Amino acid sequence: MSSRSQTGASGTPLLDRISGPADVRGLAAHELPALASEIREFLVEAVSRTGGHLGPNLGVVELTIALHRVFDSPRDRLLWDTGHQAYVHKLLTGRKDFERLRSRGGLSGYPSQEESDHDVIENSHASTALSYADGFAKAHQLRGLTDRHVVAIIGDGALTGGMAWEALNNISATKDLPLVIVVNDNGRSYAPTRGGLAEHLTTLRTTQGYERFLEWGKDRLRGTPVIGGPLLDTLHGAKKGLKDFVAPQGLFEDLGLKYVGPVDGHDTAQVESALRRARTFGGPVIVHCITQKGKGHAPAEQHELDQFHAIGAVSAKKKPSGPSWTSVFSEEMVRLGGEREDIVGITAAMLQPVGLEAFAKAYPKRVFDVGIAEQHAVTSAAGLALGGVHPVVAVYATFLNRAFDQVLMDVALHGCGVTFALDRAGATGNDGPSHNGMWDMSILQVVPGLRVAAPRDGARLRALLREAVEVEDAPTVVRYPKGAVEADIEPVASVGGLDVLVRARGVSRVLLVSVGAMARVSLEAAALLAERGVGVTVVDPRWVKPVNSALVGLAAEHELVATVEDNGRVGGVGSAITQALRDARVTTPVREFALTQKFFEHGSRNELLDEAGLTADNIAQTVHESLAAAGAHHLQDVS
Ligand SMILES: Cc1ncc(C[n+]2csc(CCOP(=O)(O)OP(=O)(O)O)c2C)c(N)n1
Ligand SMILES: CC(=O)[C@@H](O)[C@H](O)COP(=O)(O)O
Ligand SMILES: [Mg+2]
Repeated sequence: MSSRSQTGASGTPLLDRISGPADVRGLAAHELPALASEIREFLVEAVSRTGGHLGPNLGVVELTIALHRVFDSPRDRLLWDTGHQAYVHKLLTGRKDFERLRSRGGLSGYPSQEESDHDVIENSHASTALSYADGFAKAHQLRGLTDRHVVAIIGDGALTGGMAWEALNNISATKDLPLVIVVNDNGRSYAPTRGGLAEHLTTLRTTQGYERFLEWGKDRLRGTPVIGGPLLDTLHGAKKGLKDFVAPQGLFEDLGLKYVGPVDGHDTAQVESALRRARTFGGPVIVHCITQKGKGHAPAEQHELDQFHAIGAVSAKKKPSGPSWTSVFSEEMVRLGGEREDIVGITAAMLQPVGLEAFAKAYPKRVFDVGIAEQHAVTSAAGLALGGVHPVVAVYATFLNRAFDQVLMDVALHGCGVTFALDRAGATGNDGPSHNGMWDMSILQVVPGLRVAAPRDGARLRALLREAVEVEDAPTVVRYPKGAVEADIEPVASVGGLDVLVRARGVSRVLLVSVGAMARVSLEAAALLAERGVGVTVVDPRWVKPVNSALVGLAAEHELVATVEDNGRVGGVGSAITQALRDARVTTPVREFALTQKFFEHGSRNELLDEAGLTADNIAQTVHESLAAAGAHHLQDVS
């Protein structure tokens, strides 16, 4: 009997009948509540086992059913912003095997063009859907495909991202752009969404009570044309007036966007009716749906922190959860905050995931949650630094990509003392290609003055964070991976600021430069080479940018340099060391071990490291072969 995470069990008779959107449209309206509860039951069982974004998907069950009943995907394009809430969309478009969700060979946790032509946006970086939709709608117009609809579904959190407003600025300027924007407003990212926009959505949301009042009026006055008509008009006028009153200026309507709502996002019929109205407008229109993250699953609904935004796999829960990199950062920040009142924290709507929650509890006035707005976070940090405080900007490594120019021009050009704590750096794995933190040590190489530290364990994370916040005339970066932190690896010596982790027994032929959390793998590789009689000295530079000049001297004394890093190969630390040796006319060959420069299919962190050859066996074998090849070459030279 297949597990419940594959429908077919008797528990999901309606869902079993659905192999695509046409089947969803074929259901009678009275069957839809039962379908919704089957979907919820399926998601709770499946995602609780595999891990994933349970809360966001429980919040869009009725919304997704309605979307697939009103629009004809894939002819009409449904564009999911961030895409973590597309599990229901997958279920309704014929993908029901959630057995290996987010695992290698299983369904991606985000839309995937390879999985289905119902899917478009694969990257899980927020606030992009409206821009895609703008482009799609313009293309349809240019190609005369005016009978095709483009529907963007964007959350209230993603709406706090600057790109969304760049898109709205353009969309609202094109009155005949055939585009439906569904705002999935559950009032939160992880935590409640902050900022003026969120307040505005709240005022719009409060008219929902009046929406119900209007509905009440309609129901009770139906069939009494005289009273019904003028009274309904009065009610409608009251509601309209009220919306103008409670939602002064009607932000969306002021932008020239038609607005439908707010509607109850858990009432399929109401959402369908709103979408059908919106579909006829022929121009850009907002459908504002009020939903609840975690809807229908009490533990999620009641989960104070994030309503089960992202939950771990049940298997992960069984393992004793030792300290994580994030928890080490969190504790050290609280200590630092007590020692220095100039230190402040900045998060982009991820206070708890990046480990600033404890700091916020201790120093509530010294943490700023800017919403999903990394570009603003970075330049605001520059302002804070210029204003005399020391900001620590805590983001996932992959999301800093979005704020590269702000790091370069707003922070580094002005020599601002801003520290960036990059969590989830390196291969994350299960969260898909756009969540790997594999670009930071490449793109940051080109930022003049910026310094990068890569701690190998908790002790080094604490020490390097302290060193970083001492720097007041340049940006500093401390980057570390997801998950459990390595046990401390103490150096056996220090040479010119380099930690020597192991010295070669006898002649040291290879200098192995270990970067950050790759220390364990590097030491294992050195041990394997020692068994083959090859002497290896392993050093950890701690600060990997700028390249430590002591490395150049050491390299000159070795036959081969190997660099091992959890970052993309192009432009990483290995490249920088290779360039430094060339600049110093040191001819020792360098073998760079790093993540292949590609978009990795989702899988576990270890699967990605293995796929990239970042394993002790492969490093040892490749180094041994390189030595042999160099030796043979050397022999050729002298013969
Ligand atoms: C650029 C970027 N920053 C941060 C994140 C992390 N993140 C993923 S989902 C999410 C919250 C999204 O909130 P919302 O758009 O309201 O969707 P909901 O989860 O509420 O359905 C965040 C901050 C991201 N995916 N992209
Ligand atoms: C969708 C998104 O970007 C976040 O929810 C992310 O998936 C969280 O990643 P972690 O689970 O590693 O915190
Ligand atoms: Mg939300």
